[in-house]
Amino acid sequence: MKRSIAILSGDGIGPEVMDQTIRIIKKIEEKFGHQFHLQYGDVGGVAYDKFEKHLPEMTHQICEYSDAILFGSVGGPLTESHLKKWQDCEKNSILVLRKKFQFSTNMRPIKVFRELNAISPLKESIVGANGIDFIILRELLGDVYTGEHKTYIENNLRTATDLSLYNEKQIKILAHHSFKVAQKRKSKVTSVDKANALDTSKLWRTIMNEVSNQYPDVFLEHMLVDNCAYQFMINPSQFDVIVTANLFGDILSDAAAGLTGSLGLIPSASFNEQGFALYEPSGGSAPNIAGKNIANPIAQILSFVLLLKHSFELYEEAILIEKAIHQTLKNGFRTQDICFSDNNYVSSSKFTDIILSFI
Ligand SMILES: NC(=O)c1ccc[n+]([C@@H]2O[C@H](COP(=O)([O-])OP(=O)(O)OC[C@H]3O[C@@H](n4cnc5c(N)ncnc54)[C@H](O)[C@@H]3O)[C@@H](O)[C@H]2O)c1
Ligand SMILES: CC(C)[C@H](C(=O)O)[C@@H](O)C(=O)O
Ligand SMILES: [Mg+2]
Repeated sequence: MKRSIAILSGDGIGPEVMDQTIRIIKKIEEKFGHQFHLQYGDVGGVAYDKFEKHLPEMTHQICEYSDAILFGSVGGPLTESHLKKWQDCEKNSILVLRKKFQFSTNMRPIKVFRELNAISPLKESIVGANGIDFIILRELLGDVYTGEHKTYIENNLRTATDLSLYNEKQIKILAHHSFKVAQKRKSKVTSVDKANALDTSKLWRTIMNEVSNQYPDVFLEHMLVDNCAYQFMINPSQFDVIVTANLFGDILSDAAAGLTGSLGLIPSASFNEQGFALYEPSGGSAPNIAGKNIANPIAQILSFVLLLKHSFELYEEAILIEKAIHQTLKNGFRTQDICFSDNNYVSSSKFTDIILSFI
């Protein structure tokens, strides 16, 4: 069976880490006799500079005819002359893709690699014997991201509003997802909100409580978002599954990635209700390190691992890649972001060479 994957590398470090991931994909094809049909589409700054569009129709079609999407990252138009037009958020291709394919649930696994315990900014005594291993489930179609955005003049003052909106259906999808994921883990869900101030959060809490009645085997707790950020620093191993709204999830997932030592380690998966999914690193296009062959390819490679597991159910292949990454780290190889010494790291491509040697 030929499985097709839409490959949207984007811009910044996107194409660099995607190139390394494609080497891994080819190796898996060779080793297991699979054929993956890779269909390449321009997106983000690269597409904008060619077509003045962040998501050209052709790229959209490639996604529609694929079994899964592997996304790199997008940072915006590459050329200075186009930067002004970048102000319009609606044109951000990842937001458009999420809306078009109704990707409602985003999953970001936060795990400190045992080989990289020392690079966590937290002391060993805080990380604790249990380590850090939790999942953030972030709602992806509501909140201030998709409510009405407006910039206008009022009382002679430049003014802007972003409407935050949730309905019960959107929250129920996340609620069910979180309890089901928790059932396969440690059966604990922490629902994070700001119910002491926001109506959307009050509704979120009510729906979480209602849905929890269907999952008596899972423990549900509620936590305010400011406290959650604090708990990340003082007791991160208490978490199993965190479920939260769009904006809180965006911010908390970068903060949680920091616990592991680098955003370059954290993959993500976004699902719609039909099970179609987009896989991408949790971080962005990292313009500060782009073009230097130093970006950590792990987040992109692990995004492919999530694709193998969740879209293709190819577990043996996925586990082999995970083991190869562990082996590479165990042997002391590091990219710059996870390296203590300034000159003791290998390039992105060299790091992938080593991973490939263990597959
Ligand atoms: N899904 C996406 O495509 C996506 C996600 C987040 C941000 N962005 C965009 O990316 C651009 C840059 O945003 P930013 O700088 O705030 O966030 P960023 O995530 O791009 O970078 C934050 C920090 O993490 C580091 N980092 C990220 N990925 C890394 C990797 N693989 N290896 C090593 N270090 C890595 C960067 O060097 C930087 O120091 C913005 O235009 C933003 O909108 C896109
Ligand atoms: C690029 C940006 C719009 C996006 C978001 O806020 O969702 C990113 O930060 C992410 O975490 O996927
Ligand atoms: Mg983000």
